Amino acid sequence: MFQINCLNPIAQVGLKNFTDQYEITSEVKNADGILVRSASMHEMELPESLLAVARAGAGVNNIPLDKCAEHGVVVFNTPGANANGVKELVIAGMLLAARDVVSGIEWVKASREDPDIAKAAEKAKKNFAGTEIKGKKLGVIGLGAIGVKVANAAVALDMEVYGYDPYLSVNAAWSLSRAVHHVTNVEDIYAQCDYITIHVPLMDSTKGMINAEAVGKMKDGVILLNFARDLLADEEDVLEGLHSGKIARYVSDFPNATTAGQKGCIVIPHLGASTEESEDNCAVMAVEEMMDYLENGNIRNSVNYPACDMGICTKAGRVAIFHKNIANMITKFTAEFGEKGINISDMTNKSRGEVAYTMMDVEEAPTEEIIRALENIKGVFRARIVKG
Ligand SMILES: NC(=O)C1=CN([C@@H]2O[C@H](COP(=O)(O)OP(=O)(O)OC[C@H]3O[C@@H](n4cnc5c(N)ncnc54)[C@H](O)[C@@H]3O)[C@@H](O)[C@H]2O)C=CC1
Ligand SMILES: O=C(O)CCC(=O)C(=O)O
Repeated sequence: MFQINCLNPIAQVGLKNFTDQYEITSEVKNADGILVRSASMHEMELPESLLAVARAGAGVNNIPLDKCAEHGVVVFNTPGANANGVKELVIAGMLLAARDVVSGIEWVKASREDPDIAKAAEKAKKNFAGTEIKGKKLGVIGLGAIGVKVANAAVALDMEVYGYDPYLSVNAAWSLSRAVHHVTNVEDIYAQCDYITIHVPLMDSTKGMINAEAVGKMKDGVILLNFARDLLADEEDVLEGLHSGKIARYVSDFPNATTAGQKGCIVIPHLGASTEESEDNCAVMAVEEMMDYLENGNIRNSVNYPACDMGICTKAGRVAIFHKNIANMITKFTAEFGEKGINISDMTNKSRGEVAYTMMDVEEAPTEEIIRALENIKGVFRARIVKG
């Protein structure tokens, strides 16, 4: 029986796919798998029992990826599963920033006792007027699952769209409208665009990328949208930009003490992926990934281990080994089985940066003794009996 702990509420449509081999537990202590959305795991003590973490979502900055890798804990995310939800809110964000819809709604609320509200509205509305997005230039930084959808939707709304992504995947390139202008220097986006939206993951290399220098290069009156992570922007610099008039509006999906309630900031309580559809898609994908890994050792959509698929094991046993990506490891693994006269019938070895993953199907059920021997090999983080 596998124990699964949910650190955040996960949609039932996903959880109900767990078979009777699984139990949802309220305790993290003996969990084999953790399902998580935005809860931070950085300060968490990982239980010895933990084999996998599945993030029902895209961003994994709330999970200690390297620490997990060193413990042989596979971390998954659900690429693209919530991208449409975010895309729709980004478009809404642009529209909210283009006209002063938020202040207009607040005015109506404040005037609700006025019996002549309809007449008063006709006078007041000039204060909330704005511009249309048609014909405006939108810069999309990061053309992954979300960025591509935002760019294509903006093209459909007659915006002139510029896209920047130095690591653009082939899939993304295929999905992107041909009307999107391909930009190879982000500064061209800063210099030309009326709206700039950022869709990159939060990493050391992207943290604070929207800073005073970047803002200084933007057009006067630019509208900045951040539905990726607040730390991608130095928000004190963004506030400076708002005060000086360089930035007309900052639309963010991440409330914090710096931006909440500030003039010019439209801050949404992290609702990008909070749709029934996105939550369902993420939960279904996260549960599938978790089950295939726990039952078969297969790795799909991991963010800290390589992809690996050996299907369902039809032999007596299957062993998975997490190790450093260094020379001679396979020789040492096969020697352990050879010494015990166990035949290896199938084997895969995949690497990703400094770590590697080896799976072996064997013709005798593997014992705890062999697992201990494998774990004693220098460079091995963990060995696991998947079947046996
Ligand atoms: N507001 C919300 O509820 C949500 C927010 N997010 C955030 O949005 C981010 C992006 O999500 P997805 O599009 O699904 O991820 P993705 O992984 O499909 O796309 C990210 C793209 O950013 C590109 N990239 C990386 N570094 C870059 C750089 N320095 N400059 C330009 N491009 C760069 C990558 O090549 C990739 O194409 C997530 O990492 C997460 O932080 C994601 C889902 C929901
Ligand atoms: O689970 C959520 O609501 C957060 C979604 C998100 O930020 C992500 O997928 O990166």
